[in-house]
Amino acid sequence: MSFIEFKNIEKEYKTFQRKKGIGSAIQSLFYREYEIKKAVDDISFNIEKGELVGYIGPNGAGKSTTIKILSGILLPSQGEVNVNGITPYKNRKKNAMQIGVVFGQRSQLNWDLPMEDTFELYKRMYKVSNGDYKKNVTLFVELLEMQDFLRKPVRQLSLGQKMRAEIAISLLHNPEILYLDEPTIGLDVVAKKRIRTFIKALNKEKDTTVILTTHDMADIEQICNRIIMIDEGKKIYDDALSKFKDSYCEEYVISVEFATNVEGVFNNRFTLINHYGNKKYFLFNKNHISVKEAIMYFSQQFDIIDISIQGNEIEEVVRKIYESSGKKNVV
Ligand SMILES: Nc1ncnc2c1ncn2[C@@H]1O[C@H](COP(=O)(O)OP(=O)(O)OP(=O)(O)O)[C@@H](O)[C@H]1O
Repeated sequence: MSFIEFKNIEKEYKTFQRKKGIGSAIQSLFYREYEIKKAVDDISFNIEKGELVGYIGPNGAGKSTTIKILSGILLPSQGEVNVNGITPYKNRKKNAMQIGVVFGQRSQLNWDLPMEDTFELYKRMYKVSNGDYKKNVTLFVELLEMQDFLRKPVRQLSLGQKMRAEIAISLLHNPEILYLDEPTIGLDVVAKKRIRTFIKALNKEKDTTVILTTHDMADIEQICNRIIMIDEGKKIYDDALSKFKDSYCEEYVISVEFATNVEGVFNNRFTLINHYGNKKYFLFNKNHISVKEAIMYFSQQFDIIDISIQGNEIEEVVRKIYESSGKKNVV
């Protein structure tokens, strides 16, 4: 049995359709028309303890609905869900003790209280032992660099400080699973990096299983080791991030700054795609030529000043997969 099992899950929302006009309003008292929206459509996956999973998809794909089913907030219309031996919607309290949830756009903090007091409040709510409490607060304050704002009311914190506070509080009771919904949204580069580094460190230190939904592909690249992609409620990709990169990120760009203006014929395994002055950009396929070979070729054949290599942006690849998912040739 896997740590998390999500088996043939479907979730339908029934929404009341009200037409315009007073006549329709009166009619709706006796007869109502409903529209059924299938937000999750037969999705299955297993997740093992300690995995770092990126759960991605365009707006409205069904990500939040999945997280809500996993966290016990929503009941699936069909299928079976099991999280560490618990059916979340049947055992909400027990499930709440084993999960931490952070929704980037919704806060679980009291805006008038400083974090110092909020920690105390959550300690009581989750019945955290004195030992765990001290250990965790010390660890999170240090890793998330919270010393400077522990005594300020939450309302006075910056967006990045608030997010660090949200993450710390969601982890106070030592949950085995952390659900993160857009944890870096709206943050600057430094704040994003701090959070990504923390999540990796947490996973290493406590083997916390992380399921992360985000629109920021750098989050996925820097945190996750597996990627599950969904679209219109259906799973369209599920594999290790390294495999994903191997399969889809085959092309590299090598930029070479030559000491002089080099013209003419280059090895035909490199395609010249752009040039500015003495700097030229070539595309090559890593299945045909290794990165080492590419660097050797240019550095040995030419007088060069600088050389660098960039992989295909994962964001670009993801976009291509979604574009082609309509043609069902992705998985
Ligand atoms: N309570 C609800 N009632 C009716 N429809 C809903 C409800 N919640 C979500 N939906 C619909 O279900 C679909 C999936 O929504 P969901 O919020 O799970 O998507 P998402 O992938 O999290 O999107 P986003 O990235 O925009 O947050 C959408 O079409 C949405 O409009």
